[in-house]
Amino acid sequence: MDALLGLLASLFSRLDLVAAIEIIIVALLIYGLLSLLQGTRALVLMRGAIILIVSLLIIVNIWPFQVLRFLVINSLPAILVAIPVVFAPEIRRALEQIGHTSDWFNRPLTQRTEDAIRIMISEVVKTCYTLSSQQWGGLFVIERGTGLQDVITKSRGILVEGRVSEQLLVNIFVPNTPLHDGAVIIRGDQIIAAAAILPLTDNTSIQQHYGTRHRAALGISENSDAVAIVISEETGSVSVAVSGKLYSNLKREDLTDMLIALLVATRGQSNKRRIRRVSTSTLASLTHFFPKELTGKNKPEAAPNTPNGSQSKVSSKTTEKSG
Ligand SMILES: Nc1ncnc2c1ncn2[C@@H]1O[C@H](COP(=O)(O)OP(=O)(O)OP(=O)(O)O)[C@@H](O)[C@H]1O
Repeated sequence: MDALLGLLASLFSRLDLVAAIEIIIVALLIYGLLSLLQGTRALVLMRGAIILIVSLLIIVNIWPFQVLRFLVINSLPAILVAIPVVFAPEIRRALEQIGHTSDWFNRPLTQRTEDAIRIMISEVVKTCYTLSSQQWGGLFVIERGTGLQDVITKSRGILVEGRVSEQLLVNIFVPNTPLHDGAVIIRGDQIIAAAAILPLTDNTSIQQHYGTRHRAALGISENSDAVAIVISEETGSVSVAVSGKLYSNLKREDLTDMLIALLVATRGQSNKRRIRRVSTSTLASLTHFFPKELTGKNKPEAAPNTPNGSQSKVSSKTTEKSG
């Protein structure tokens, strides 16, 4: 005990202003990193890696396992090299968050732009349920902070450049027409491209019955801060993928509320707090918009309270855990 107190006293005696500032910076960096990783697969991976490394370090310090000790000590630098590879999507998203590449969603929200976004949301929502009633598949990606030009260019998507309207969107997804395969990309209130091929998620924990359309929606939401909306050809269900999570079987009102929360409400905040994408904590505070989460952290099956105090209906089907 005395030794511990002595150690603490010597530590505090060495604490000057520079060290205090450094401690605050390091704490902020760790806090920022954990906030970015919150609710993502990377956090689970990081937790697993920390548990493994700490357990091994404890074992080699307690018992005289020479070979194991050699392996553990020498593999630590290799882990540092592996971090950028394992966490590539998260690092990319963090850097994009700092860079904020898109113009449209970075501008302060004027009344005119807000009205335009609300009209775009209303047209997209109408389209989703028209496609759903016909059981025509559809995939929309709404760009936010991260520019999606490289996705369009790489996949040779067809440039459209037309104002978002239900008629135009439905027309694109009429089965067996030239543009119906792939995704429509929306920037602001404009359709900028159709038939874009998106990166597929490599998340192996999503339900087996989800095919490439849903995997593509998840993929783009993992690689950017875009919001992807999928209409299933098989079931007519409408789902949203955002920040690597898929929310399925959305009703019309849920979808509208969710899109307003993601595209309008957070921009309102961004004027004050310079937040340009929905952070995981914001998503958590919006759980009443998200009836059924299929990937990511398992949500309790109990219906969460809605803002007006009533209970929102939660599908009784099981939710699927991420790895
Ligand atoms: N990488 C991709 N990017 C964009 N769209 C894609 C991609 N891969 C597949 N698609 C679209 O998904 C369609 C195939 O859907 P598939 O049946 O595999 O998916 P699903 O998730 O089961 O959806 P559904 O419930 O509509 O059948 C393709 O015809 C194409 O339009």
